[in-house]
Amino acid sequence: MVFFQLGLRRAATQLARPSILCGQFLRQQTPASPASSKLTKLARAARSYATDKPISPIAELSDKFRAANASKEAQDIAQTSKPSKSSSFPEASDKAVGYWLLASAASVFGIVVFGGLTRLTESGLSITEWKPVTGSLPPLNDAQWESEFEKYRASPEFKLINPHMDLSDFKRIYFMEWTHRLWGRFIGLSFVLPTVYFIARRRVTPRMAGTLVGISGLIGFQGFIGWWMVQSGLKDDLFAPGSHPRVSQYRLATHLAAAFVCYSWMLLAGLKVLRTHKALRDPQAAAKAFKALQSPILRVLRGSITGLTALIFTTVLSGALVAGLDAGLIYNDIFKMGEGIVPPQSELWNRFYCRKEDGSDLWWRNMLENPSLVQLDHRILAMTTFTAVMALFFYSRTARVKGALPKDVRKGVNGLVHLVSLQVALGISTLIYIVPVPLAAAHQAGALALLTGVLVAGQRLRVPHSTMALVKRRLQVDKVIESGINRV
Ligand code: HEM
Repeated sequence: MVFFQLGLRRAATQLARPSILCGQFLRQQTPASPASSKLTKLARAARSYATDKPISPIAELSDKFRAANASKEAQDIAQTSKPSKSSSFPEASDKAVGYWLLASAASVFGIVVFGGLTRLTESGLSITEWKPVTGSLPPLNDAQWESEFEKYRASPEFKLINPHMDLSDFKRIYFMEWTHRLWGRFIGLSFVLPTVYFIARRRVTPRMAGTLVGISGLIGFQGFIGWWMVQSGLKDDLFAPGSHPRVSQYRLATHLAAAFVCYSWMLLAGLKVLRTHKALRDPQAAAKAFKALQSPILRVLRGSITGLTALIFTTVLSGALVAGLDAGLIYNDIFKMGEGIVPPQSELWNRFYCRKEDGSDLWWRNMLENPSLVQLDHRILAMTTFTAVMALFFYSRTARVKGALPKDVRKGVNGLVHLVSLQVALGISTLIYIVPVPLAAAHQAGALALLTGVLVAGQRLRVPHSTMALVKRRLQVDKVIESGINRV
């Protein structure tokens, strides 16, 4: 009895909230008391509650107790145990938050592909102003259309590339860019408003609240980067003879990189929430799975996947430079670039791209601004990515690693092999068919799919500390409740 009481007192101070209630309530009852059947009911309710819902606010738990016809004392305890407002964040974010984050990531995936289409159809410079609020509406009458067209007619792109464009063609490219911007606004609102709601209603952990605020900030910043990019395609110096009016490849790459980061952040945060819920549904299985993941045999694989993620991201950035410089329109053979496997040295390291007299910026200017070398870089990075994925696959099949590898990680690595093969095939097709819109858009979507694959595989190999701590606590709670029931 003494041991039982001591155990419960400790549990009451250390364990999760359900056990605080249950432990205190059990302590106030004697096993032989007439309330014992209620007690059993109550304990079962608490345990099933702890299994169905991860860790919940005390107020909700008290409802459950009431529903289970708990005694007046239990309700009193529940009332007095209500956490203070500042500490009322739950220990696991609501499942709905996880689904909403994944839906937001899907929306970002969509806008990235649509943004690629906007660029490929040369529609991105059709709206020459940035009006974050009033720009939500397209021109509504002939006079407004004429005014918008007038502004476009003053732009370098119209003067140098599209001087024969009429109003109906203009409307087509205008609607592409307008839809892209409207979709951006939608992503912003459909993220920021639920963020405010979820934080105000304490449906997320404090850490997740920080993540949501961070992503909201990044979405706003992305709008700004988008406009900064468009501005670079409207500059007056692009009127110069021989210049090609298009946005800066650096700004295009920044815009694409920010979108990829935003997507990755949403995806990982959403997966984490759902994974925590899954683990808490069956804490024993989760504890076993987490232990398997801590095997030292998996350390190299984990590090390799992190490295591979960085490599894929770098390949993506180099692809954005290819797109930004229209470098896919030259050297359209797959095994050769001109006469040889690579173009001549004099073409790759050309002083034409230097801005310094002494040529000290020769190498990096050519790497980032010379279309021939930029395409060669992308080819090299793409083949390195492909080789790295294949190497990872074969490494994961070695007898030592295979035995320690959880099934879902194995599937993740298999998936990566398919995704990278598809992406290379799409890249080659885009190149040899000289960048047709559908193939180039599919190649961009493929890059995001490949990034998704590596992020998911990496996530399956890691165990978030917070989830592990919750699982441990849940197991302790179950133990205490179990022993309480056994005592009764
Ligand atoms: C293995 C991984 C690869 C990744 C992750 C990747 C990624 C990308 C990305 C993100 C873009 C920019 C798309 C845009 O902004 O519209 C791009 C463009 C491009 N990539 Fe790749 N790529 C890969 C492989 C290849 C291969 C093997 C080739 C051909 C040899 C290739 C050829 C191209 C071309 C020609 C473009 C320019 C398309 C355009 O102008 O829209 N890529 N790549």
